[in-house]
This record gives sequence, C-alpha cells and structure tokens, in this order.
Amino acid sequence: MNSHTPLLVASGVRKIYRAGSVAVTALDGLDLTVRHGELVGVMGPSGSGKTTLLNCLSGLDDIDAGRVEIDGHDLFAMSDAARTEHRARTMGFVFQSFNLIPVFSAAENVELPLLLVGTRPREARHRALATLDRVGLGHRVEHRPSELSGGEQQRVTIARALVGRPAIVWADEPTGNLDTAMADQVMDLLCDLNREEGQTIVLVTHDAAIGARVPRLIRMRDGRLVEDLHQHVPERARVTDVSGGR
Ligand SMILES: Nc1ncnc2c1ncn2[C@@H]1O[C@H](COP(=O)(O)OP(=O)(O)OP(=O)(O)O)[C@@H](O)[C@H]1O
Repeated sequence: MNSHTPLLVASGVRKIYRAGSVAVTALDGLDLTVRHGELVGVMGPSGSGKTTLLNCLSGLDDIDAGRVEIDGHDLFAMSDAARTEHRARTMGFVFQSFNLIPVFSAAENVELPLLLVGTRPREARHRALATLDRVGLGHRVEHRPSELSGGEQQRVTIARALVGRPAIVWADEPTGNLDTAMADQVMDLLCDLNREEGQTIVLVTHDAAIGARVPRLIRMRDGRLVEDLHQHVPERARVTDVSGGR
C-alpha cells in the first residue's frame, strides 16, 4: 500500500448488542478514515461506543452492517481465520490491563507474539530486545512483570504491541491504571513513536489532558462521530526520561 492510500477506511459501521429482548446500538453508522502515520485520540462520554469502535474496527468483534478496510483488505469479507491472521500481521494492541504473563520475563513476554507466528527464536529474541530498548527498558529485559512498576509494565505491553511492526496500534485507555507521572511517560512514548517513527496509533481515552496531546481528536456520542478535530500539538519539552535513568 502506498502512503497516500488511507490505512483504515470504515464506512457505515453498525454494531448492535443484543441481550435478551434489549438491543443497544453501540455504533450507529460510523464513518472514519485514518491515514498512515496518524495519532488519533477517541473521546466521548461513557457508553458512547469508544471501546466498541476499537473492537469492531480492529476486527476483534463482528459488525452488523458497514465495511472496514485496513491496508486495502476488507476485514469482514475474510474468514475468521484470515481475519485473525491479518490482525496478527498488521495490528498491535495495548489495553488498560497489562495482560502480561507473570512467569515470563519482559523479553519472553515481548517475543511471544513473534514465536506464535513462527519467527525463529534467535530472531524473535533479537527483535524483542531491540524493541524493549526502544521503549526505554533495555535494562529490565530479565525482570518479571511483578518486578516492574506499572509504567514499566505498560511499556512492556507497548513493546509487545510493536514487536511485529504493525501498521496500526490500537490502545484502549493505556494510561488508565497509571498514576499521573507514569501516565505521562507512557504518553510521551506513544507520541514519540508516532512522531519519530510514523507509527499509526488510535487511542481511546477519558482523559482530557491526553486528548490535548494528540494531533487528531475525534469525539463520539451515541455511537456516532460528532467531532473530528485536527489540533496543533507543540513539540514537548522533554521533561521525562523514559529510560528510567539508564
Ligand atoms: N457486550 C455487550 N453487551 C451488551 N451491550 C454492550 C456490550 N458492550 C458494550 N455494550 C453497550 O454498548 C454501548 C457502548 O459501549 P462501549 O463500551 O463501547 O462504550 P465506551 O464509550 O467505551 O464506554 P466507557 O467510556 O464507559 O468505557 C453501551 O451502551 C454499552 O452498555
């Protein structure tokens, strides 16, 4: 795909959750285009459909109507197996809960997705170490999650999301479990990855301070996009050292 082709094109996406006789329209004909290299924040009141947007546009969840194309491929025209494979190849995920394997070291957690798609162990380890270094954790590769701070654990999950060199990273409240200083470090890292390496990121957040840091902010209400704002984000003064004092 050349960089002029949008990375993600979602059109008319509807998602209806049915629980017994109750149906909730979580996405109500949503249209969204994301270009390569964008950092897009998604805000909106509780229940407006932010997590559903992330789950449906990444193909983690099915949709009831509409179309989602990522990297030129129609997500819902492919089989479940093909969609899973496409997701593993093109997407990385960061959630509020870290979901790291407690008995694995940071390096083992990060190399796991590569091993699962058949990358040779030596290559997987090499890339895991390089990616941990990129997120400022080159000095913590043998640590287990319980031996790391919350911010460090979230940086391990970011490394795990990045190690397969995904076209797009989906992040759902990535700073939701962190105190302000650690949340700042994680946001610094995501902004740097976007600005310096052109990593495309879609990030759901409740936090207005985070919303103020993204170059593009979309707002949802009742399953629709109600605002799409391109905002000037000044280069930050580097106040936080993500290397943790290496
Ligand atoms: N699995 C489900 N079954 C039934 N209804 C659901 C399900 N998941 C979400 N919903 C409903 O869909 C709507 C959108 O939910 P969603 O979680 O996407 O909102 P959100 O904006 O992410 O909310 P929050 O900010 O509180 O996390 C809500 O009305 C929610 O109650």
